[in-house]
Amino acid sequence: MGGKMQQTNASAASTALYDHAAAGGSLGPSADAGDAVMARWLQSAGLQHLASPLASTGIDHRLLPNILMQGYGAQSAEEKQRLFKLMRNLNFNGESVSEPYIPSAQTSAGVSASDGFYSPDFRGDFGAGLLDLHAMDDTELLSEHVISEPFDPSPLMPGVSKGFENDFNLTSSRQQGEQTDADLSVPSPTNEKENSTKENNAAKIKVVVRKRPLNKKELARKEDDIVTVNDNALTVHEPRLKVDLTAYIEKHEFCFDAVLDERVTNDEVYRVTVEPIIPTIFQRTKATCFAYGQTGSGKTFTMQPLPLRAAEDLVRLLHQPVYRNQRFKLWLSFFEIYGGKLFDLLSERKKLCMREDGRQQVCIVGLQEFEVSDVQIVKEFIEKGNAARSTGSTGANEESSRSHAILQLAVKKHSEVKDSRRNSDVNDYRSGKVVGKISFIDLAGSERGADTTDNDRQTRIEGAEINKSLLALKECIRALDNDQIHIPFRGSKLTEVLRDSFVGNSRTVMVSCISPNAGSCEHTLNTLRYADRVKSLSKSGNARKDQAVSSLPPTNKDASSTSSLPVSVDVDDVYEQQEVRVPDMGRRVVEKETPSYNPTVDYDKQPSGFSLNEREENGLSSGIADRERFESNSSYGGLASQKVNSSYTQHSADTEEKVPKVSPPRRKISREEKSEKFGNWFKKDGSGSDLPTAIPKQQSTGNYSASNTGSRQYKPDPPVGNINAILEEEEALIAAHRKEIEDTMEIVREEMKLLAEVDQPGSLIDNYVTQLNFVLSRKAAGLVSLQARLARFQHRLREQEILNRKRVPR
Ligand SMILES: Nc1ncnc2c1ncn2[C@@H]1O[C@H](COP(=O)(O)OP(=O)(O)OP(=O)(O)O)[C@@H](O)[C@H]1O
Repeated sequence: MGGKMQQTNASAASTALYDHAAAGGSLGPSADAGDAVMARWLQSAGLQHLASPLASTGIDHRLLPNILMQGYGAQSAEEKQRLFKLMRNLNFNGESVSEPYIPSAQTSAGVSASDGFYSPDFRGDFGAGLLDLHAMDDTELLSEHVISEPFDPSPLMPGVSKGFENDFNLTSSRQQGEQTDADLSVPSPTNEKENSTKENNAAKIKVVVRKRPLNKKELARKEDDIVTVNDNALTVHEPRLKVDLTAYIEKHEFCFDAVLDERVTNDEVYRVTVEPIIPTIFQRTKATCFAYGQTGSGKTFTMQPLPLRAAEDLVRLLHQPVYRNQRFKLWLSFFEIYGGKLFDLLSERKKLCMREDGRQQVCIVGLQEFEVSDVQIVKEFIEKGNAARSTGSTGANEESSRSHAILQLAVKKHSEVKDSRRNSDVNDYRSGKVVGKISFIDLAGSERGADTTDNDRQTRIEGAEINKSLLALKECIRALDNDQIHIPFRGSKLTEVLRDSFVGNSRTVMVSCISPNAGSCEHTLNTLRYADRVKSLSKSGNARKDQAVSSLPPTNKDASSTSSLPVSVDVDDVYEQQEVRVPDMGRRVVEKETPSYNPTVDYDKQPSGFSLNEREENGLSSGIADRERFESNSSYGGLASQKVNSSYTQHSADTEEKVPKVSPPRRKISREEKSEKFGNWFKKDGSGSDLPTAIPKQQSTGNYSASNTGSRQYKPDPPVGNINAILEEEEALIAAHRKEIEDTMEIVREEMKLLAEVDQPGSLIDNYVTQLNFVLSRKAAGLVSLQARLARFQHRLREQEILNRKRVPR
């Protein structure tokens, strides 16, 4: 294991405190051990920032239960009433405890650096444990030399990176055999296809579909394979019944950037999806690759090998002198989002906090990042993280992921630490500046939102959270591809975490995984509609950028063709050029694909879940409908046609200015829909997972059927946002609890001070009594307020339980 591992983490907090205690606290060895115990307790409660002040007060840890008033508080109704009166007299605002924690100046400034915990060194260490997203100082990232250095294409050429094939290709031996057969029997990809794949690689959003083979159970049940793949297109043959019960097959055709059938290996998946964006990571790109699909469709199977492959290529590039000389290093972190909460998969599932810094950069406090210089160690981390994931059993998958797992590989540039700066910059050195990164997301099953009323509350909340995040993710992709200034990343924890993947120089690859069996038809169609929507957004974005490219001076194109840039160009200029060169490649693809255009395409009969008529009938403005019409149009008949492209070019030229004006109402609609759609978590059937992207308002009041896309019936909507409200209240309750403990600590400090004063000769007992009375009242009021909040929350849970029972007669 030649890998070098370096750790930057929040556990340094405890270490610092233990060190401090070991260095000789005032209470001697037993108190030191107590401090360590307290530090651990506080850390586990997300209150580590309180550790040092507590240590500095010299409070004996054995007193902690008393200090925290365990078993204390208003027990009887009479006591409670008295406390309420007291609160009123004190003019307390019970809501104030719900404020999220913001370290007060008092807590941080009042402690000297010598306390260890708050020393600059330690703080920096802690900071280094953050997902270092705020280190994007453009001018510092890459020297002109680096930018002008052409990438050595060889390490990423297919066939070169075979080294780890045997190690991590999860394909079973059975599949390996199939693959060999496939290699012989399946016609090798045409040049055209290869070209189109390569050139399309630069698209900002790329949508790939992967179909898995029928599994043993499905074969045993003699289920039909209803999905046929033909190059970049696929057809779903949906078994349907007419009203007179005659069986018939309805065909749904889709076309994507790439469609990978059941014979395609994980290796090939990597080549099509991630490999092309690896070099861009060194050019400030934040890439995201995620798998989407129903449970058991192969998301984990698809996603697991990708980071390892990517790490292999990244490490290879990092070893090139140009990057090695600049101290470019690779860092890995792995965490999951489960039930709206973050857990570090490489640190015993330690709960993580997400914070925004002053520059609105998202930081994951306490997330461990490991420097990795060897692929073997990456493999070990991945295995460790996967073993720590939240999984459970579903009907479709015995090892089903119940969370979103996010593995991030970040390339950082580490500055040289000169002796004079060593002290202050040592942590800067450790964390480095993020040059670019790639996030691999294995999403929880997309239909989990439909695992609803038969399940317990926890599972429903899980489902709601998953649905919410998938919708939010789609919203972000939509905004991203429209180049909107506002990206709605606050829609969920998932998108908040991925915030930096949605701004600036980003690339997104979506792998939609589908099951081929007839029993999964509904889910498969849902997945494909979601993917289709994302893809159509991608097309519009690229087409618009083609405009910009066509007006570029030829020198840019020259630069593109050689992949090298003039050394004299300044950094920002370079990136400007890179931004536009990418669509230029896309444009060439468009032209190549001309023959595949089918001019007879009837918009209304397109196999999309969102036919034009539906949209118009359902109240979208004509401007929006026009735009959607274009998007739908460009989504079919190949990647895009010349005709479509040129018509859009014209249309776009005419209406370029109008697009932003059209966008806001469209976004507004989607926001309204979003809250309606969140209600789907109640639904028992597959429709709950449908995640339609443009469900018109009327749908909530009546049945909706998309004749050409499989029938989908909409039930009356449940009360909107119930679950979201509960999740929010839960967060608020936990925040209030933390705040209450902080207040208690503060009060305890005051009490200790009072005790110290009263013991002094000549102290005034009257003062002591008055102040103690005041302090105790505050303590009691804090508890009552928290209890009241807790009672409200319990009430909400009960209410929701009753509501569910009423809604679903068992
Ligand atoms: N392309 C494939 N070839 C062979 N087997 C596959 C393929 N895709 C998936 N499988 C198998 O199908 C099963 C389910 O796959 P996987 O666990 O990846 O599904 P998932 O989409 O991640 O499910 P969940 O959302 O429940 O976590 C696994 O046993 C996996 O090995």
